[in-house]
Amino acid sequence: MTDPVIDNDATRRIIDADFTTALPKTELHAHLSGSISRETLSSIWQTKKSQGDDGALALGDPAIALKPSGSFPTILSFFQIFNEYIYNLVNDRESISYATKSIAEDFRRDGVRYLELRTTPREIPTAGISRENYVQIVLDALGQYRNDQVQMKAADHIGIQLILSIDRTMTPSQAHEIVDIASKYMSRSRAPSTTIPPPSVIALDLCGNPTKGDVGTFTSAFRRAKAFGLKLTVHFAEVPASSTEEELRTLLSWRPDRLGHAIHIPPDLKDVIKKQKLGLELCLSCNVLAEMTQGGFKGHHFGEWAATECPVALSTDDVGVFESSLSNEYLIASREFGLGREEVVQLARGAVAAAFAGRERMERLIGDFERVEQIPSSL
Ligand SMILES: CNc1ncnc2c1ncn2[C@@H]1O[C@H](COP(=O)(O)O)[C@@H](O)[C@H]1O
Repeated sequence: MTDPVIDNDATRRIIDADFTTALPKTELHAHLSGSISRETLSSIWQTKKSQGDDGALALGDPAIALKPSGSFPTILSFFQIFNEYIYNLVNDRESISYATKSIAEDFRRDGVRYLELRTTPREIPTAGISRENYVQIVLDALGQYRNDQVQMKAADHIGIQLILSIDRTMTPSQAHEIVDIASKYMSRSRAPSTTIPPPSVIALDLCGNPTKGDVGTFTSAFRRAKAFGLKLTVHFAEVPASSTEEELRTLLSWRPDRLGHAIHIPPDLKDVIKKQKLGLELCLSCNVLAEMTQGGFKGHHFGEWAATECPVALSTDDVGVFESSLSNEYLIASREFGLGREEVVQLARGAVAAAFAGRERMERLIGDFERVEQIPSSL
């Protein structure tokens, strides 16, 4: 856990984990399978083991099979975690549903009040699950979680919407299939809701191993998604190999609403992004621990973008892998970039501005900020 920071204003108010946890937060870049905690993976493994599941037994206990705390994958070894372990363990209705609800609860407990969770619709023939079934299972789990919250009338509830990811290794026809599913499960209601809005698909994402695939093959799928009214976010300039002028111009030609990571951007394209005031999903711990950026936290490009008019949403990316919660990311930002309390609150407000839900849907969260801003130094 990151050390507390003393705000350098006259009141020297402490910015600690209590404060950043209490801060109503918006998480906009979290991959479902990467957000499953080790405890949840262990519990799924134990259940499968007790049912005599040979596949789970062969995988081994996640507490041992996945690297112990404190040791992190680099961007090059990272994708194996999913292909070789998590996708082989979380591979049926029960485990997908349980993992989804556990993630929702983990974010809620960390003080996240609005979450745009993203996931790649997976076909799992061994469990008779099609890509569309996968999306139904996740939406059903989120819907049940939401209904439980409504019933409990929890004050610190979380609203969750879903983003569907297209993986860079997919074929164009698989990408179009995901666009069809996204369009089928998107909400067409613009009405503001006084309770927690039911989950629906809100946007499309492009993700996956950035050293693979040709983004140009997805242009027609992303254009069609935009025409359906889906919002777009793309993983952008994650590694030098995926940061060619050609690739980045292709991605920008889709008119994305937000960019994820946004690391290796040439100066002329930075100007385009600033002019369009695109929302940026920036992941401090993921980028530093996976060695995607240089110069530690202080060298992270967050410092550069926070000074622009682009709304910045600090995000966790894969909290199950990097083990830094969103409240800890705010604490790191405060410590490494010298942010006082007001600036930390402003940062959290900026993330609201980048959300796809729209201002009316985010009203409640904005009200929460007003309450936090009125708290002088009691926390
Ligand atoms: C460095 N950060 C990243 N860059 C690119 N893609 C990433 C990622 N972190 C996760 N994913 C993508 O999300 C999938 C896991 O969640 P879902 O199965 O979709 O829920 C990974 O397989 C990868 O394709």
